[in-house]
Order: sequence, then C-alpha cells, then structure tokens
Amino acid sequence: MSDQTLERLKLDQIVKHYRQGDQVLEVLSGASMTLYSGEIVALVGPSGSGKSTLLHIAGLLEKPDEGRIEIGGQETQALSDRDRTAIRRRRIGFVYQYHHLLPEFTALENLVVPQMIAGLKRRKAAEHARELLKLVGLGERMEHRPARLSGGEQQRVALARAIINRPSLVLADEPTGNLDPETADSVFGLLEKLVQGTGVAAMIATHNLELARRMDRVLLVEDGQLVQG
Ligand SMILES: Nc1ncnc2c1ncn2[C@@H]1O[C@H](COP(=O)(O)OP(=O)(O)OP(=O)(O)O)[C@@H](O)[C@H]1O
Repeated sequence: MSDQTLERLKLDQIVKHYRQGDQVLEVLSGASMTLYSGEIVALVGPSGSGKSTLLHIAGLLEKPDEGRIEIGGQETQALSDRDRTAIRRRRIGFVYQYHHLLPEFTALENLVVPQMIAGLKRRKAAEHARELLKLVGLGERMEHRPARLSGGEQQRVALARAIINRPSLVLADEPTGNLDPETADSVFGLLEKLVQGTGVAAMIATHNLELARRMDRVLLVEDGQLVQG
C-alpha cells in the first residue's frame, strides 16, 4: 500500500449529545469520514453545527457517546486515558484560532518545550526548532515572545509547534479566523507547504469558503452528519 492511501483518521458513526438543562442537544448523529495520508480537508458548516466538537472527538480530547475512532489504523475506544494522551502527543498536532502559545516563553522555547516533553534533549530540540522557525519565515524573530509577534507570525509559530513532533495528523480549528484575508492566505499557504510531501493529513475547520475551496476536499457538517461538499 502506498503512503498516499494510508488512513490517518477514521470516524465511524460518531454520536455526541450535550445536556443543556433539561434539554438534550444531539450535535453529532452518526458522523463518518476517513482522512488519508497527504490530504488537506476542509470542515465547514454553520456556527454551532458541530465542527469543534468533531475536531475534539477526532483529537481524542472528548469521547463520543457512540461510534468508533481510529488514529493511524489504531482503534481508540478501549484505550486508557493515559494511552489516549500518548497517541495525542505522538501523532496529532493541534492548531486553534487563538495561538495558545506560552506567553512567557520565546517563539524558540515554545517549540523546544513540546519536544522535550516528547523526550528530546534540549540541544537537539533547539536545533530542530531553529530549523523549523527559519522554514516558517521567523528566523529573525526566534527570541521574541508571542506578544511581540504579529497575529500572522503567532499563527506561524503555532503551526510550527503543531508539526514539530512530526505528527501524522493535524487538526486545526479556525486557524486563520483572527487574521485579515491576505495574512490568512499566507498562513494557509504555509500549512500547505509544511504538510506537502510529508504524508501528514490535515482537517481544518473554517468559515472561509475561499480557503476551503483550495483544499483537497470539503466536508460539510449538516444535521449532525458529514456530507462531502
Ligand atoms: N461542552 C458543551 N456543553 C454543552 N453544549 C456544548 C458544549 N460544546 C458545544 N456545545 C454545543 O454544541 C453545538 C456545537 O458546537 P460546536 O462548537 O462544535 O460548533 P461549531 O460548528 O464549531 O461552531 P462555530 O463555527 O461557531 O465555532 C453548539 O450548539 C454548542 O452550543
């Protein structure tokens, strides 16, 4: 099997309810999808349709009420919380609308920390972080804290952080939602460049339909299900 056909994420008949007072809200009612190596897929749908919920479930941050999740061919339902965390750390990179960088740390340190948590020595981690920061165009800004970076630069660091431990899956929730159209475009271009040829698969929730059209596929959350757009 070629790398391009490897399953990175499989969601099968995912059901998720939330309780709101006496009411039960069914957000996902049998959502299924498969994401293959090398694909960048857009996740679209109206506000409140369940995009973030789906990403949280795919990223093993939340459990569904029903359904199966496979990450890289591995079933996850029966795993302990500890094993779920291990998969999340090793295999999944997250990007959010707000960068979630550590504010007291420089751009460089923000990339060093997750690598050290994954077991790398500081020197090796710093070397790798420098290389990646140069690649994302921040070679001159490595020692800046997030507050001293522009919104676009912060998201470039956040993207670099998401892929620094070489995940096989990147999940992004409105990664360009806070950016002006031109910066959004360049941040998305960077994401494309970073995952191209690496075999990483990415699923990106967005309200930006122009951006969604540039991706390999569009999935629409509609009535709790996923429909090919
Ligand atoms: N922890 C929670 N408890 C109760 N209800 C929740 C919870 N999380 C989400 N919801 C509800 O589930 C629905 C789906 O929310 P979700 O954030 O997944 O939508 P979304 O498509 O990502 O929206 P947006 O585009 O506005 O970010 C919403 O009605 C929301 O209020």
